[in-house]
Amino acid sequence: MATITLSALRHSYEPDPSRDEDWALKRLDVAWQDGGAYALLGPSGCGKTTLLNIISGLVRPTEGRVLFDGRDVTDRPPDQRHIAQVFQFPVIYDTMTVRQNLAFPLRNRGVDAATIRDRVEEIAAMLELTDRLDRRAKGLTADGKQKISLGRGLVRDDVNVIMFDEPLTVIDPHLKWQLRSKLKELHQRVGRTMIYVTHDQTEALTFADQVVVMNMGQVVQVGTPVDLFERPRHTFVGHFIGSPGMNVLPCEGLDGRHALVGGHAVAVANPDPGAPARHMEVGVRPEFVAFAEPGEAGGLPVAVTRVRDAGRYRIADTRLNGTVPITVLVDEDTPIPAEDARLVFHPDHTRLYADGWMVGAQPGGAA
Ligand SMILES: Nc1ncnc2c1ncn2[C@@H]1O[C@H](COP(=O)(O)OP(=O)(O)OP(=O)(O)O)[C@@H](O)[C@H]1O
Repeated sequence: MATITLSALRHSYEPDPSRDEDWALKRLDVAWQDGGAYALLGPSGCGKTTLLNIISGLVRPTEGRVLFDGRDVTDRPPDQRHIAQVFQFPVIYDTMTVRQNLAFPLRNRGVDAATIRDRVEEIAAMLELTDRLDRRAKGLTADGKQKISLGRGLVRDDVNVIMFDEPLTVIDPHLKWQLRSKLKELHQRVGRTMIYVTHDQTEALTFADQVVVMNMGQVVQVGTPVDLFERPRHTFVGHFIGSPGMNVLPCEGLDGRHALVGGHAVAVANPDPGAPARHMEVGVRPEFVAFAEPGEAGGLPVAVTRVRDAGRYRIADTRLNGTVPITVLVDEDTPIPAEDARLVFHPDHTRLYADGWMVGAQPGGAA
């Protein structure tokens, strides 16, 4: 196990990067603690694989250093970094039994037969593979094969980090949640440093204690699932995490502690505009928007355009001034006004964003 530090990292696939967009990975500084569960989350092309390959040693960063427990491994090849990887497609030996597959990494390292037997049986029990140990791996379903890939990382005791690259891609949807919970449980049992790469927020938020959200080569926030939900540092995080995502509303200016949205004053938790910004917005999650009670003063007048049933709650789509969409989450028992609807925002969860960044937050920093 190891603490992984990425220091002043930047990477470009261009021979002579000069423009901002030449960098597949923009400047990154993070320290991942020994034994932590981390996720790299972001849309396709945001740089997740590039970052994973830099950690595993397949790609050498254009700038910066990779440190394992303070030791500089930037110039070390993958086989000297002691990393176990679980890819989208299970990497196993089909003709071997499950037992032989799990034993393989230990046999390669010259571990004695009794230790191999004990270790393989221990890991098989954790993965619920004991009853299949002497079957050929070929006959297993995709989730069984993926467990073998994972088990081959877990049997080794020289592994610094286990990295998962979209590991549930080929798993049947109804088995995904089972394997997802299994991974979380395994992390808690073995306490290894694990990094999980995905574009799926549910997978990232279920697995990780800390999620690194990336967009266009940049880390936009590092935080716990609660941080990302309650204090999105960038409008991208607000959009990308949550279902439906955060409302991002154009802001015309400030009036004391209030932001002006569609000509109406809205209380925000962070009214200081800081440095002058080209583009101001107000962000509020649908969970923190409500319809004003009939006698309640104020609120933004809206028209309700659609109501969708989402099980335990409903999602109401509304429009302010006929143009600005605002989504509201409404409990099953709360009435939705048919006319004269007005919206009130929870002031502690309504924030000002300047050029995409939450006012008062440093770009990319930990929450
Ligand atoms: N070998 C390469 N040569 C040139 N450009 C590359 C190479 N690999 C990736 N890129 C570019 O770097 C950027 C980041 O790609 P990367 O594969 O790291 O993203 P990703 O988030 O893993 O995407 P996906 O989820 O689709 O795999 C993209 O613009 C991509 O086109």
